[in-house]
Amino acid sequence: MNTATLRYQSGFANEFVSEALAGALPEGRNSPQRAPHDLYTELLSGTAFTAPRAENRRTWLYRRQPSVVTSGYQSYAQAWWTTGAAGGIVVPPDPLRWSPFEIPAEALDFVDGMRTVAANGDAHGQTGMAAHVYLASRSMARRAFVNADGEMLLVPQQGRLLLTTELGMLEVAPGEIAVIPRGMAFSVALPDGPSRGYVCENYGAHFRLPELGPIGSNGLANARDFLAPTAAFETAAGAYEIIKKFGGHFWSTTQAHTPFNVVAWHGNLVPYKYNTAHFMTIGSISYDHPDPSIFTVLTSPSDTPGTANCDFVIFPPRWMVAENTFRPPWYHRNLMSEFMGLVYGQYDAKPEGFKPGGASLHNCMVPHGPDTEAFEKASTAELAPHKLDNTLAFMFESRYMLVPTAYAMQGGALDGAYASCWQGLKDNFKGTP
Ligand SMILES: O=C(O)Cc1cc(O)ccc1O
Ligand SMILES: [Fe+2]
Repeated sequence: MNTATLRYQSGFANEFVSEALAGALPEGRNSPQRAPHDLYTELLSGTAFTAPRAENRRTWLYRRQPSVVTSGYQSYAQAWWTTGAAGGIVVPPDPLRWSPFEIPAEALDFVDGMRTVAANGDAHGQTGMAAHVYLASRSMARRAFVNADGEMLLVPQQGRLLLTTELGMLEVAPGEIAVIPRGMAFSVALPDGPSRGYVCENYGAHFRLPELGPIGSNGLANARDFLAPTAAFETAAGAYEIIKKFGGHFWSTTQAHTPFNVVAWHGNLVPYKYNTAHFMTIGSISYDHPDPSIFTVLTSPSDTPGTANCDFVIFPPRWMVAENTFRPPWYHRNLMSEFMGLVYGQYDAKPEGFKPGGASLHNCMVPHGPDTEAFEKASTAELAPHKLDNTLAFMFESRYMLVPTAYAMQGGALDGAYASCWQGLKDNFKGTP
């Protein structure tokens, strides 16, 4: 696999086709008596066989040895990566904010450097999600990770990620995101050294593009800007360690060969990446601040229409032009729980205290909104067209309350004075009773 020549296929959940060796894909059937080049045929199903066609995701793999050729699993220690609401400690009703999470001096890889900040739901029940940060400074070497508990949405904040997956390679830089399907082996290399980023581990229905309703047939994240890899396989001989997350527990095994041995594949269950710079942002061109659902990149629905298991929402650079309007977010309380991170720049509701690499959590019905400084500026500013530039914040928004972990509450990054950012909002009422 040569990173200088990475090639991608464009589209969202297409029936992609890719061969690293011409003629390796069977024609006219998925499972011939003997596959070309004597490869083994294997099906990876990301949805129930019987899921409706529009949601059904599966990929056919043609590989040198099938995934069953591995050995027994031993328990593996990764106590920082917890699962579901049960892995948290307590949900305080306060707004919570974290300073940038520090990358430890000890050289950890992507798996060992994962730290859960907050989670909800339950991997066994295939509901909910977790918000993690990875704090890593070592590439995974002959080591792959498989997550049976959910798909993983990666949001790099510092340093690129070079992802090797069963379907090929992806390079993902800050400003881009990637999604790895549940159950697919992958390995993470860090070409830029110490690296930090956010992860949404989605235990529920896989992410998809939101409906566009009256927006029409184009806009927000356009399908053609999603990139899937092309088939590639490793040729170096030697053992591989496989780390598996399975029902909230971590397991390790070794096998004599690489899991990245897929010579050809076809299907619509794929890892993919997306550059947020391609997002077609819609906003108010008259008055009032619209709901942030206009910034939804991907959504994982729950069983209740319109009430997501998890929405992935970005706040990209954009023009603010609304007239006679308080332009930043309003003060609000929300049924949905809002976990936010900042990739770079400043977020308009919190120009100072919310830093790149940090996070905030405004859980179900927790009041929040612009801090005192943002309020004062925005309520007196001249309302000329203004570009919010060089900024990328994002939100994992879930219908289920997010339970912070011991790492989040006691790990040193919690901003104990967060709520004081609103204490300057005095009673300015001028009326007389
Ligand atoms: O609270 C936040 O900062 C996120 C957010 C942004 C916005 O523009 C409107 C509502 C909302 O929850
Ligand atoms: Fe909010």
